Amino acid sequence: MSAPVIGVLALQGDFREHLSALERCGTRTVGVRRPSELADLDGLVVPGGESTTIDKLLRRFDLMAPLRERIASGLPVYGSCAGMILLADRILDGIEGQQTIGGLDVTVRRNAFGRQVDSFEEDLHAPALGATPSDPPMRAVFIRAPWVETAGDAVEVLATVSTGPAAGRIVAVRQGALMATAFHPEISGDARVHRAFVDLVEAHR
Ligand SMILES: NC(=O)CC[C@H](N)C(=O)O
Repeated sequence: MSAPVIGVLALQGDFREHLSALERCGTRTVGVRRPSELADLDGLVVPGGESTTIDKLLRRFDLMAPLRERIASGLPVYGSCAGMILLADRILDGIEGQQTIGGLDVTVRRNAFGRQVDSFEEDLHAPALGATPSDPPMRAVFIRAPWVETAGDAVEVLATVSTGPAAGRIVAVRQGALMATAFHPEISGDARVHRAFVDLVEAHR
């Protein structure tokens, strides 16, 4: 079978880094800005950036409704940081009127780690993301990151914060064909999260 085609929502945020990370995994990639560009995708990445801005642009470019339809019919989607917020069914600390694409049965808190810590790094063990205790831990970069405050029964927790005041907080999840991380693997250069997503895409083709 030919390599899967994975789109990256390219309205705002660090979509270029995701395109490069996916190309390094051997997939074909497309920057998605129009509804017609959703048609031939085997998977989609919603990048980090600003969830409030991406929400507005999704609605302005008539992408919100078609995206919800594709997700409902099983399109694999990976959301990182703002992308995690956009995949959540419910958000806390959103702005007035903020909408999400939804699909993941989670409540996500925006900017959850507090104002003092805009950005930090942490080593995670996440066997489902290819970081087992015998592998090198996964270096996770958090930038004004959300966390998953509560998750429904169908949601599999892939990683939690292990130390500090946020210890135990959920920062990576999967439910069916949807997966999300509060951190940015496209920045740390660790290919394991993108590989796990490509595997998920392959499993749904
Ligand atoms: N790095 C990020 O994607 C930050 C997310 C941002 N705080 C938001 O609410 O969208």
